[in-house]
Amino acid sequence: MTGIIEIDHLSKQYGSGTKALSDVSLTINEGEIIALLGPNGAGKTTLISIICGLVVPTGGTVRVGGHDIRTDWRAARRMIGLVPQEIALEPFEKVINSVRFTRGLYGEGPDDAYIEQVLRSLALWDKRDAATKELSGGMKRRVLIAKALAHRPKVLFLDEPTAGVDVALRREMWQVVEQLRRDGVTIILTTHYLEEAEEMADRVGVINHGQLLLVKPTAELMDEFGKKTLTIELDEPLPEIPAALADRDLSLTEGGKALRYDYDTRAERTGIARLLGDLAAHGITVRDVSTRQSNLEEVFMTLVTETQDEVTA
Ligand SMILES: Nc1ncnc2c1ncn2[C@@H]1O[C@H](COP(=O)(O)OP(=O)(O)OP(=O)(O)O)[C@@H](O)[C@H]1O
Repeated sequence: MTGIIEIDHLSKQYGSGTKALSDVSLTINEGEIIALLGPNGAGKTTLISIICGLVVPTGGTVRVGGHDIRTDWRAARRMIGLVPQEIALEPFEKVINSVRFTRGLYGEGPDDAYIEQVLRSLALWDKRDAATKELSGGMKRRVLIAKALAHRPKVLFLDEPTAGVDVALRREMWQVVEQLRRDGVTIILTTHYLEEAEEMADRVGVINHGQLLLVKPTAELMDEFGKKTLTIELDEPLPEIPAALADRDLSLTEGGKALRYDYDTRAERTGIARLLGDLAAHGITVRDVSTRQSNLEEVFMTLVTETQDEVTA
């Protein structure tokens, strides 16, 4: 199956000598949402910038909708919308004019019916005559999306759409992305938040040091790595785990003062209730409990270690 984006053996070495991408190959299917995860400097922005024609690769090819981004760049660019990380809007410009203007930049004729549709779908129609400086942070981000959609692209890049925004705004952005998915737009987003990838993406690609370490359906990645840890602080330290609880995935920590229980958040039964009941039945009294979910950093470290193991095996 051919994808809407086909990245083939892509490499980029900047003039400074930095190797930002090494031999990256990836096919992105029409209508899917793919999240690119990776720490700072991993190469995510470089990858997006190459596909969008802003950075020239040193090796490999990219095709968007079958159009080579270098030899057929005009057609390739037309299929793409980019929502940058930084909010850069002309403060006194009216929302609707700012979107019309971007459409014009792509050489597209006026189409106010389509622009109305975009503004309505992003809940910006009521604000169409407001100056962008009067808008909230969330609305400004939505204006950036409206501008990126102004020329009816089939593919939308969202570069860290929720970096530095509060939880409410993050949820609002997720809803906007969900709406775009329903409209059939293919979305590539970069993020540092595993939760964001889990919420929105069909597939996740992990990048580190310019290499695409893996690409997996999100559900699979979460099954493998989305573990949660329950720490049970005990009233009295335990010398060892009681034999009756030996079959549980338990370990003693903090010199016996706490029990650690790793469980899968997706499992139908986490076993927590049964575990707490069994502890009580064995006369083990609990002082406090706390939970912690593995974050991207830990998932990422697991992946990096595994990949290195595979290379050296
Ligand atoms: N214009 C440039 N000139 C030289 N080196 C660059 C340039 N742009 C990026 N780099 C380097 O390339 C590497 C990859 O950077 P890139 O911005 O693609 O990473 P990123 O994954 O997007 O990071 P972040 O999460 O911080 O946005 C880094 O080492 C960076 O310093």
